[in-house]
Amino acid sequence: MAKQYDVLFRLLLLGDSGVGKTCLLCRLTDNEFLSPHISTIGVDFKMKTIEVNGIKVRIQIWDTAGQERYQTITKQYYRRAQGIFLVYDITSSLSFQHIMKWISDVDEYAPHIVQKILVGNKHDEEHRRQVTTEQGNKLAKSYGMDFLETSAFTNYNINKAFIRMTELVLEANKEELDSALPSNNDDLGATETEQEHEYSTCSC
Ligand SMILES: Nc1nc2c(ncn2[C@@H]2O[C@H](COP(=O)(O)OP(=O)(O)OP(=O)(O)O)[C@@H](O)[C@H]2O)c(=O)[nH]1
Repeated sequence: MAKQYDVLFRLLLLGDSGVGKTCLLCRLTDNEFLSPHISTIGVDFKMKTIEVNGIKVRIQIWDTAGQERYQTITKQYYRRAQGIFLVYDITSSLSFQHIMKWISDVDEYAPHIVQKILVGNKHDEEHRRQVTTEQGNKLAKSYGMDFLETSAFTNYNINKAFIRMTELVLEANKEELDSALPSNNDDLGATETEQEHEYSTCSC
């Protein structure tokens, strides 16, 4: 079967329970917003293909459970990620304070080359805001990360966040990609068969 993409990247969504990781993912892949909070159990994932700089990138996005009791499972996924979104809720200063803990976990378990973006979700809830945009900017800057505020509810900045992450991952892996594209795309990412394999390994 002809390949529908040039390269496969694995991205991860991390952050406290309830910050909106699942909703960000559902908005990106299905353009849907889920109102009730149904906590993710372990790890779930969805796929999406986007084109950036003429390269068709298939992104496999892992949505992790924010709850403490799943941390042993979710940490096993860090090492295979090329990009990680650190998500907090702008209406929860606690979720923002916990970003530091998420960053230290990433530093411990993810590859050194992993790209990180700080995301302040629930931008539509301005009247309940506890974390200013300035605070988000400052924290991201201190860790050398990009920063975006998003809303899964209004679809604000969701595509932008994923496109930016894809650009960062492409840039970080430029040397490897330059040698493989465009002459031999089959060496990149997963084949269709391998893609099926990815589906079957993410069932926890
Ligand atoms: N107003 C508003 N509510 C949101 C937004 N994103 C998510 N929510 C709500 O926040 C709650 C939690 O969203 P989830 O996406 O389930 O949160 P999560 O981070 O995946 O939570 P865990 O799976 O427990 O880690 C739900 O009630 C959502 O409807 C947003 O952008 N704006």
